[in-house]
Amino acid sequence: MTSPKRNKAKIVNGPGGYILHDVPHLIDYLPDLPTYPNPLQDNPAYSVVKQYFVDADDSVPEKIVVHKDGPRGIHFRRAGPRQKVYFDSDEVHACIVTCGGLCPGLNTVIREIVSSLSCMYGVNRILGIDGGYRGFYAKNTIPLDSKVVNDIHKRGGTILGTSRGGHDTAKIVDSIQDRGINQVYIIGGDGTQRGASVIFEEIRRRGLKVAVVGIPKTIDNDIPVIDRSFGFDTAVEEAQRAINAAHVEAESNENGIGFVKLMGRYSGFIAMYATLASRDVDCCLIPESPFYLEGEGGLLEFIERRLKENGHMVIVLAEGAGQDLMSKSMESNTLEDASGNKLLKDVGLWLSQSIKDHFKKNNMVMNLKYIDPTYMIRAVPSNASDNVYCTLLAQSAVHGAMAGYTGYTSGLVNGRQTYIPYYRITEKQNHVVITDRMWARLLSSTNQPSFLGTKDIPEEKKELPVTPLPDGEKCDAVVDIPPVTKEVTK
Ligand SMILES: Nc1ncnc2c1ncn2[C@@H]1O[C@H](COP(=O)(O)OP(=O)(O)O)[C@@H](O)[C@H]1O
Ligand SMILES: O=P(O)(O)OC[C@H]1O[C@](O)(COP(=O)(O)O)[C@@H](O)[C@@H]1O
Ligand SMILES: [Mg+2]
Repeated sequence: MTSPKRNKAKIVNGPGGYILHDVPHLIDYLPDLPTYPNPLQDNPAYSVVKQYFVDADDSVPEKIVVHKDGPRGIHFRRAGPRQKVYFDSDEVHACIVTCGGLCPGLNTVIREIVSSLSCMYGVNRILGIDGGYRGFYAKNTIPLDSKVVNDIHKRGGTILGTSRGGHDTAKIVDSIQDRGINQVYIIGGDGTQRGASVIFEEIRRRGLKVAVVGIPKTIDNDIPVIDRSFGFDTAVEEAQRAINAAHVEAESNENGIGFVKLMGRYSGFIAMYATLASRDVDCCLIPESPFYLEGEGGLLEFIERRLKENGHMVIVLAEGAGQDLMSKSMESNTLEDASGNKLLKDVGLWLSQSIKDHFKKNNMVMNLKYIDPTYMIRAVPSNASDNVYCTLLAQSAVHGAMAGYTGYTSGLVNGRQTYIPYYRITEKQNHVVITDRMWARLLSSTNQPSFLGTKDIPEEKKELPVTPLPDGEKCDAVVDIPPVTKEVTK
């Protein structure tokens, strides 16, 4: 199985340093396809909207903050309905699959793909694939229509089921071909989008008129390029409940520590935003920010100090934080899940035990309450803002497929819906950059030590000018963190 490569990338250069990272189109390899007028032009809701159709030359800049004399930079194709479509409504046979871990909003995305296809484009053949990629080559499929999906956005999880592993490109494309499917909507994280990319390549190799569309899903917000992933907002909101409980417990006990573990395998965004939102957190530990326990400037010294000052404290820990510390004290762990993701050791239990041991050894009173709400957080339905976001993502995905685009992920870039080529989504992960302003804001809100000596800051980062980091800039990691998902072998 190969990783998506940039070698077939469609890159268009324009004046003033303009670059378009374009997405493939069916006519790239099927040049004689017929076109049809977009049925939306006769839809009373849309026909009155001035300029409802997106201009073919519209694009969205990747970086919104630019320097006066800088080049125009990289852009993505703007999402939305096109005047011409490459599928007749009766011809469309779509399928939807959800893969990888759960995330709030999956059902909303499914609902809105079905609604967009049926209500906007008059499509009535839509199949749900049962239980992730391996469902393509299983017998069961789930027929979907507006009625079936009507209420599903009020439920957590995915009505289609999901799984890890089981990606067999040839078998999946055989199944797509055998069933006569010509639009494939694939909802999932970085692994899933890698899988979508190889499915697209195989479909192109076989010369099939099949649009392959990704919708990025990651509760950890670790997919690059996009502003944030759907469900992330809900996860941060839900995490507040655990942090509140931790705070109540901590305040009510002598030298109370409320300790909350949150998701975040390699990226600590949930922990960082939950901490910033709560303001009750005294210390936030994330995978990107190394820390140590013992000695001057260490975590244990900080805990003692904060307890002395306030009598209680709240610690938020992302599950991927401190893995290096644990491996020093436990035998190494090389286990992987079915998708090839490394299985982490439970740092929450280990760290809370280490804190307890430290206080016991020093005969100090301390009451630690450990809360692990991780699966509760991702099981909830999406909140209002994520519901709207999921709706726009799904609509954009459908408009793109109907317009003949393929091999892309639908994503929000600087507040606008775009079509992003797979290689941009899968080539790296989005991480919290600990030398960036957002982490500085967190440090100043918790007043925790950075645990970072100057020796920990990479040389190239030290040399960067201080000013040009724009507020809220997406974190294209400057601190290189080794790739974390492996090629999947069957
Ligand atoms: N490099 C890859 N090539 C093809 N399929 C992959 C690849 N990595 C992961 N997958 C498939 O994508 C699906 C989901 O991947 P996983 O890593 O579990 O979740 P996520 O998509 O959330 O990252 C699984 O079915 C897995 O087999
Ligand atoms: O236990 P599971 O189902 O494998 O999933 C747990 C993992 O999935 C994650 O949520 C990441 O998945 P996504 O970012 O793709 O949503 C991790 O934070 C977590 O460790
Ligand atoms: Mg993943």
